Amino acid sequence: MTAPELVLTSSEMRQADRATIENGIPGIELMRRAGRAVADSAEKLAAPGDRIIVAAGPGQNGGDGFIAAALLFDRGYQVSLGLLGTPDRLAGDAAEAAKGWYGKVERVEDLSFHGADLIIDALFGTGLARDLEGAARLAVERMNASGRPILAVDLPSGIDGDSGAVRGVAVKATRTVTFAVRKPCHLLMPGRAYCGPVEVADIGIGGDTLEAKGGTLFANHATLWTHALPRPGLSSHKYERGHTLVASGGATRTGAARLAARAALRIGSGLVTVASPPEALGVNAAHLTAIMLRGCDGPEGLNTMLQDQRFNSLVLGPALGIHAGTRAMVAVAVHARRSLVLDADALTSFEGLATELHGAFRHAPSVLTPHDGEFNRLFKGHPDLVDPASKIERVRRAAAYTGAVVVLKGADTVIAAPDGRAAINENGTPYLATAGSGDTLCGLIAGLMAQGVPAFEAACAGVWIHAEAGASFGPGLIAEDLAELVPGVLRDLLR
Ligand SMILES: NC(=O)C1=CN([C@@H]2O[C@H](COP(=O)(O)OP(=O)(O)OC[C@H]3O[C@@H](n4cnc5c(N)ncnc54)[C@H](OP(=O)(O)O)[C@@H]3O)[C@@H](O)[C@H]2O)[C@H](O)CC1
Ligand SMILES: [K+]
Repeated sequence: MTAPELVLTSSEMRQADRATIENGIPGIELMRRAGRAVADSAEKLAAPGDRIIVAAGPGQNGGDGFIAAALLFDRGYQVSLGLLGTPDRLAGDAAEAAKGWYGKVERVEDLSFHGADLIIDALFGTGLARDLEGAARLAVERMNASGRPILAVDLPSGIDGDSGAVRGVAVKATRTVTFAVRKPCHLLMPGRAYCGPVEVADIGIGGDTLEAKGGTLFANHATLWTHALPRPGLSSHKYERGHTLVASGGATRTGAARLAARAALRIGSGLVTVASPPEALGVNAAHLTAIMLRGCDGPEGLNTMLQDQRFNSLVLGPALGIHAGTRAMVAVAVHARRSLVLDADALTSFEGLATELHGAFRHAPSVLTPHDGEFNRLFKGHPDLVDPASKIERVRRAAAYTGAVVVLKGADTVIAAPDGRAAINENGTPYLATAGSGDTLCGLIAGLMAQGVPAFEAACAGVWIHAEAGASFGPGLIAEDLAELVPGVLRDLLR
């Protein structure tokens, strides 16, 4: 089976570099391999004899640029190189690499990018430390304005390696070649949109080293959770496949719960019941067939229902209303220690009251699925959770704080567990931004947990399957379609 794809932060990558060097591969050799990978990648974007301009920065990213420039010259390209800063500022491996470039070292300010068939952006990589200003900013602006293809070395200069944020201005790359593994900025927005296709070059940093220095952050692909997906055997009984309970809103707010319920059924929950306020029983009854229906009056009604241990997974939140009654239902669910997915109104009902959720979910598998607005409302007044620039850091901290797996939804949904594991999703589609889409996601996650899938794997699988279903439909997608597309996605996964 293919291993999950590790993603390493800048500091983890530095540690992996250092460990590799200590194990006997000199730093300059790593840089030569990196530079060769850049030259190989450049050849895919350039025709023989083309004019290639390398913009090199003052650190090791620039060093990679020097190596690539020398190799491409040897391979018959017309190569010019411009340096940001003066050659005497180059140090260590970058200074060594510069010695291998026998051409002129121009000032980056003096380069004219318009004449290039290809620009190689080797200004900054993982060492970017602050916003771009002055000559650095101007160089990036001129590269972008040239309209010429740009190959970014490691990452587009101006993008923060860990958060994917634009530090003032950033190179809009045609393609990016990175080393050993992808970094968070290759998956997180807006960084991802600046990279173009990302090529990962093997420069000889071992899998064990990467695992030892990273090991907790992943790209969210099937390799991360396919082992945990339920595969019913011939003798499986519906009662062994779990029973998901979805709480419905009042008479005019029932659709969200039914969307979640249908998704739970489609993902394989053996039984699904909608718990409906008495006044909404009629409207729910008119729309349900395979899904069961029970009257349930507020927190006390929920408490009574949960005396039945067969309800092993719950969805609370979609269209439930923002008020104390919803908070009380959450308290009942937490007390009952069932698998739990909280979304929408169940999260917003705790606006300004996040301290009530401190550690609340550590006793049972629980998943919170806020979008940015809900996340910020929920954790208002907790700058340690809301302020970090990196989305991964915010979600990890929220998971540690609450004891739940947290899914922060968006174009780059991040899923994090209280134990620090995190995954970045990248198969999303803008068509998923449609009414009821989030309700469907809750149902998928709860339906997986009903079948015994652990919370982190259920959340990661739910997010990926939801996105894959949406992408397979494309334009015109509405939430009702999503659950119906799940069987096709599952069929491919379980093949
Ligand atoms: N990952 C690997 O296995 C390998 C990676 N390599 C390459 O090395 C870079 C990282 O190199 P590093 O030297 O740590 O960092 P950078 O080259 O990205 O940048 C550091 C220099 O840039 C200056 N700096 C930082 N921010 C700014 C800014 N906003 N404006 C101007 N100058 C800036 C910084 O100067 P200071 O003043 O902050 O000290 C540094 O001079 C990695 O990305 C790979 O490309 C190796 O080749 C080996 C293998
Ligand atoms: K770069």
